[in-house]
Amino acid sequence: MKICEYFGSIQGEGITIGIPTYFIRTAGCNLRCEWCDTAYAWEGGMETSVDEIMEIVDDTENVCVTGGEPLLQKDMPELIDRLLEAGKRIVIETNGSKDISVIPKNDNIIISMDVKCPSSGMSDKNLSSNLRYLGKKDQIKFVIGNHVDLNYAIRFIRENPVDANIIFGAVGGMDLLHIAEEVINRKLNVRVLPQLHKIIWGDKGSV
Ligand SMILES: C[S@@+](CC[C@H](N)C(=O)[O-])C[C@H]1O[C@@H](n2cnc3c(N)ncnc32)[C@H](O)[C@@H]1O
Ligand SMILES: Nc1nc2[nH]cc(C(=O)O)c2c(=O)[nH]1
Ligand code: SF4
Ligand SMILES: [Mg+2]
Repeated sequence: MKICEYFGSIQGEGITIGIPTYFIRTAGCNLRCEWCDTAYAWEGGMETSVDEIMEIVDDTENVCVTGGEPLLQKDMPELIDRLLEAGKRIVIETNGSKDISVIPKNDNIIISMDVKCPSSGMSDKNLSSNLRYLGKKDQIKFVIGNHVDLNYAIRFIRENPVDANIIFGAVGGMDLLHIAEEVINRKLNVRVLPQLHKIIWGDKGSV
């Protein structure tokens, strides 16, 4: 498996925000979101075996497997199994364009799937068949860059009722005012969240 980086941090996104978490960032992505803050993970990476990864992962209970796009890695199911065996609670970040049915149903796995809004330039890659595999422990993240994205996200959740948690965030992770006001005014069952790691450390990699 191609690994970009490992690091310990605070979970900056989604329903586990604020929890000390160990990150495994895979390398390689099949999308090119206009606003991606992790372009350094799009290519390259170090070929690493699952055994080697398990040696490197520290004893933090919470692990976030991300990328790049982790579901591109053919031995991802094996890594997930090994992390579960090691008693880890896992968040898997995936871009929604790859079939998530390969991820085992397990109370210790949160599937964190993006639905890409138009400003990403990748909204035609959203795999609608994925929605059926998301349960109430999972989350769908919409990264919103403008009014078009906000209307897209609101229409999407109205047309596709799901049990999963819905997160609205901003491109850049910080400027939530307009999103928050729309969510309040429209009484949406949505969580409005920043990228906490950018508030703590600024917009840089490996945190
Ligand atoms: C770097 S991606 C890696 C996982 C997967 N490729 C995906 O897109 O979900 C992890 C998360 O960071 C978010 N993200 C990337 N760039 C961002 C930005 N500039 N502002 C806000 N969120 C961003 C993505 O939307 C995704 O939820
Ligand atoms: N602290 C921190 N939390 C995160 N949650 C999801 C991330 C990602 O890049 O997938 C991320 C990240 O890059 N850093
Ligand atoms: S899918 Fe994720 S890693 Fe890939 S370009 Fe988009 S935000 Fe970046
Ligand atoms: Mg990140």
